Order: sequence, then structure tokens, then C-alpha cells
Amino acid sequence: MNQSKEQRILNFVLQNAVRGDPCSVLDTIDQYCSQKEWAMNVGNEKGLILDKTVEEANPSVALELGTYCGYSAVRIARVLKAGAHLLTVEFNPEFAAIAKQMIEFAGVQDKVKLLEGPSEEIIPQLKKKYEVDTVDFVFLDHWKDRYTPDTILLQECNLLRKGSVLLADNVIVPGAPEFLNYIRNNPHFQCTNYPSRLEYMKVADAMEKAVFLG
Ligand SMILES: Nc1ncnc2c1ncn2[C@@H]1O[C@H](/C=C/CNC(=O)c2cc([N+](=O)[O-])cc(O)c2O)[C@@H](O)[C@H]1O
Ligand SMILES: [Mg+2]
Repeated sequence: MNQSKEQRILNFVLQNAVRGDPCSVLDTIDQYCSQKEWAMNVGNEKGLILDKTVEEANPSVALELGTYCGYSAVRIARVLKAGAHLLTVEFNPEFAAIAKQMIEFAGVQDKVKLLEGPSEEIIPQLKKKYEVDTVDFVFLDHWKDRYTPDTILLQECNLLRKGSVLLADNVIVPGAPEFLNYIRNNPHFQCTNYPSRLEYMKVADAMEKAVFLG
């Protein structure tokens, strides 16, 4: 059976990036996806917004919804302080397997826990099964129609605390209009929009930051 695009991306990293060097892994994925095959990694331009938002939030516990190939998991893990960790959720077993290898090759496996399964099932398990109290930072980058239900679920499960930071990718392309409407009209969140461009394209996109006010 011929390889998947995600397998080709991983192979290109294994053959061209420097093992244990997260920046080299990110640059190699960006090189492949801008020159050979487009893929839905957050990319280097929106990646800088992600970096700054994570650094500002300075989380002890970070959560990512939608691991895909692990690009943003590596990106987030490489800027986490000592002792901090990222929980990343992915329900496609093939993508989870790719991401696991990507995270290990980058050398950030000690900071990342990959949880395989649907976010709607995993989020309610975070407190009891994964010993999470609250999450300090959440990166939403999974199916766009899941952003709102999962944000509501995080609140229902008491996983947000005053100051928890949500960052949502793709609020222009593919778009998350119903999430923007929900979060911008919700008095419990303080929102900021960060215009950027779609990964590897000259198309406008944006990220939305929402700080939980308690
Ligand atoms: N409920 C759930 N629980 C766990 N994992 C889940 C999940 N829903 C989706 N996923 C996973 O999250 C990723 C989906 C991303 C959708 N992004 C996108 O569709 C996307 C599209 C474009 N685009 O078309 O230009 C650009 C982008 O940056 C994008 O993120 C996939 O790896 C998928 O398996
Ligand atoms: Mg995205």
C-alpha cells in the first residue's frame, strides 16, 4: 500500500532533520510542506504567534486538541519551562503514531503526553485519569466545529482557572465562525484576534486568543 502524506512528512524529517533538535524538526517540516506537499501544520508564521502566546502564558500544564503530525506539539514543548508538560489529543491512530515518532525524534517526549482518542471523551477524563487540576493553556487546532463544544466541556469539567489562555487556529480559514460568535459574546472570556496567513500559503488566516476570566 503506498505511503500516506503524513508518513512521507515523517520520513523526510527522519532523513533530513537533526535528532534531538526541535527547531530542526520544525524547519524540516516547514521546508517539506512549503516545497513538496501542503499539510495542515500551524506553520512558521502562525507558529510565532503560538510561541509568543505560550511564552506569555508560561503554562505548567498545556493542552492541545488535534495533534496531527506533532508539529505544534514539538513547537509548544520546546518553549515550556522545566517541569511543565503538554497533553496532546489525537483520535486518528495513524496520525497519533506519526506524531509519537515526530515528538520522540525531536527529543521532547519527556514534556509531551499524547492521549489517543476523541477530545470529547478525553477532556472529561483529564482530572481523574490524567491527574490534571486545571489547564493553563489550550491550543485548539482540531475539527473547527469542535472548538465551541470542547470549550464548553472544558468549563463544565472545571478545567479552566482565572487566567487560563485558549488559542484557536484557523478562525478565518477554514474558519470557525460559530466559535468566534460564542467566545466573543461570552463575558467570561477576554478575546484578542491575531491576523496572520494560512500555513505555506498567501491566504489570510487568523488566530484568536481567549483568556478565561473566571
Ligand atoms: N474531536 C477530536 N478529538 C481528537 N482529535 C481530533 C478531533 N477532531 C479532529 N481531530 C484530529 O485533529 C486534526 C484535525 C485538524 C483539522 N484542521 C483542519 O481542518 C485545518 C484545515 C486547514 N485548511 O484546510 O487550510 C488549515 C488548518 O490549519 C487546519 O487546522 C486531525 O489530526 C484529526 O484526526
Ligand atoms: Mg490549523
